[in-house]
Amino acid sequence: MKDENPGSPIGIVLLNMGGPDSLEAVKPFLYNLFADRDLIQLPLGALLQKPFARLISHFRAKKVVENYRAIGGKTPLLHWTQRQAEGIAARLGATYRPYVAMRYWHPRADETLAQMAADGVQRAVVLSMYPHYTGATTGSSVKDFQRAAAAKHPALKYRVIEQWYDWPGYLDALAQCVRAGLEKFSEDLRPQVQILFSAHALPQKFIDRGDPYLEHVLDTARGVMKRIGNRSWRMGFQSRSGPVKWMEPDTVEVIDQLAAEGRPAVLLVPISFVSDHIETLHEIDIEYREHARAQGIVHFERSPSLNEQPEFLAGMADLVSNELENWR
Ligand SMILES: C=CC1=C(C)c2cc3[nH]c(cc4nc(cc5[nH]c(cc1n2)c(C)c5CCC(=O)O)C(CCC(=O)O)=C4C)c(C)c3C=C
Ligand SMILES: [Fe+2]
Ligand SMILES: [Fe+2]
Repeated sequence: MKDENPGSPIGIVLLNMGGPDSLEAVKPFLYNLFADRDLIQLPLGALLQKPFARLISHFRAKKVVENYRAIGGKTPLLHWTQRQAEGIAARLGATYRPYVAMRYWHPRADETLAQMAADGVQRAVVLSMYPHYTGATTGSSVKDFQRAAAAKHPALKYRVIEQWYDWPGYLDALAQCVRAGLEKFSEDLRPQVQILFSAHALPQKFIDRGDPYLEHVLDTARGVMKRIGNRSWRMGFQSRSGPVKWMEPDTVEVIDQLAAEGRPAVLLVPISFVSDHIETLHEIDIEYREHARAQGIVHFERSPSLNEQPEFLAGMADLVSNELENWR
């Protein structure tokens, strides 16, 4: 990148979904999420999206608040995303400043961009923390960032990294998580452990319209398994949340199939999340674990999330360096 302002800090901005930082925040967070037509198009068109979002968030909050209570009253997503931003910026050098912009809860892109302007940041690399591209996540977050940049910091020059599902540093780091997961099983059981990758589901219409999410997710799984070696694996899609046709198979159905096949041990590997949040800590660790045990899978474990794993942060710093090289 041409250094027009030597000495001015360069921003490293991580984009993610965000989540409630208190139980009171659950409902307004859900409202922001359901009001986003890039993520979900509620019936009867754009005009009624917000009234519907208010209604759905009201009812969904009653149930979901208990899930957040069970994991400590808030999501750890912001903590981990901040640690990731700091870890990546620190590996790049003193000129780089870490920032986080969340799509549906604080710090929102507007706040982050106002802060970057106040800090004198003139240039930035913006990194979506979703490795696999869909308009529902990265597409929506990037649009939101662009809108906020135009409003709060129009002079900012930035480049966006939208997908990195096959980045070697990511695959190496994820393979290390799988190895750590396998070590949770006793040595005699380990050869029989069935690996089950679980990605977040999308409504099938996103795939039908051409989003590459499914290809990306499958490429990631293949890249990880190349590193792990000869072992059978399956793929499921978790966290369906509305009455539309979702990607298949549902992770729960795959767990049921594995139980029916008499598999005694399953390692679930969350593949589309790069840190712990409600869907690893509650959905997998509590709901799926209970379900698997009830189906007869006595040994059910989850591989650790990437969080601030040093190999992952080094791999992400390389990804950003690569982008900076291309910019130059
Ligand atoms: C790859 C990651 C994610 C995809 C793809 C995704 C799609 C998607 N999500 C919903 C609805 C909800 N998502 C919720 C929370 C949430 N989702 C992700 C990631 C992906 N979502 C994250 C990181 C979070 C935040 C979790 C936290 O710890 O707070 C929620 C709120 C929680 C709940 O009510 O269960 C909803 C609702 C849809 C409809 C969708 C695809 C279009
Ligand atoms: Fe989601
Ligand atoms: Fe979800």
